[in-house]
Amino acid sequence: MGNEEKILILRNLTMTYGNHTVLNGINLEVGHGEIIGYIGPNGAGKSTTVKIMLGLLQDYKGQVVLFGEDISSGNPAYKRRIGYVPEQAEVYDNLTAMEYLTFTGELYGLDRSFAEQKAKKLMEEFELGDVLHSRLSSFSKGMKQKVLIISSLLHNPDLLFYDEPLSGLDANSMMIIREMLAQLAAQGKTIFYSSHIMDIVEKISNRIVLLFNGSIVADGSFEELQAMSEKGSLSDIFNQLTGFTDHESRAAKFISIVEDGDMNE
Ligand SMILES: Nc1ncnc2c1ncn2[C@@H]1O[C@H](COP(=O)(O)OP(=O)(O)OP(=O)(O)O)[C@@H](O)[C@H]1O
Repeated sequence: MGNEEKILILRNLTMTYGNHTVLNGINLEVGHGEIIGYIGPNGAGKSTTVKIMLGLLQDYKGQVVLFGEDISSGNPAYKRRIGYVPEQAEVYDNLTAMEYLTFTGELYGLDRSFAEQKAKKLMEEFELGDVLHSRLSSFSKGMKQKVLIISSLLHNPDLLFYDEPLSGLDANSMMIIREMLAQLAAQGKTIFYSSHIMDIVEKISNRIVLLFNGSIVADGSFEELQAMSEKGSLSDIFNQLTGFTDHESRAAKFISIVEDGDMNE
């Protein structure tokens, strides 16, 4: 692999679906140990950016360099250094947790018995040791989410792409994952964390990147973002930078339509 000073570089990344330009010249450089909170309104293009970096979408313009190598070179080796938790997970419900984890472990190039041992230990750490051999169809949302998080880490990747990773997790489990991500970053792993839960992004990220109308409109630490807007929570900053100030009138209008022609009146 080439120069790895920067784990991830996007140069003028542009993506168009039909005549809809979703990403309009994204430039980003991310180094070792950074936790990037990648935020933006619904439909801003966050998942599109991640899918491009995972090699799932090819017809983008611009350059994507991961671990010092342009991903368009056709060498898939970089994928083994990536862990991914998708927003909408297609877990194979008919498989047991162990079958699913050894299957994904082998996809990442792990030896089967090594993957099994690691999966068992990690499941036990999540208090899921008793259901290791149960089908995923019997798992709750949070239990499935834990299996996905384990599957993203089995091969000890250097770069993690997490899309709403904490969805469905209880408060205790969230604290464990938050702490785990902080410790992984301290070891030099890079985490690209996309979520709509602003108070968690605020706490977890050491750098926040806000995508709006196809462009990066803010890029810095939480304190730096506070300095460029009126002080407040990340949620307040998000509203300011995306020009959103009318939530009360929008909610009132929504309710007036709901109540419109109410049969009980
Ligand atoms: N396969 C596709 N074909 C056409 N348009 C698409 C396709 N995938 C995504 N889009 C469009 O691209 C835009 C960005 O979608 P994307 O899923 O990247 O947004 P997002 O920021 O991840 O949104 P959310 O916060 O709602 O998850 C949206 O307008 C979406 O409709």
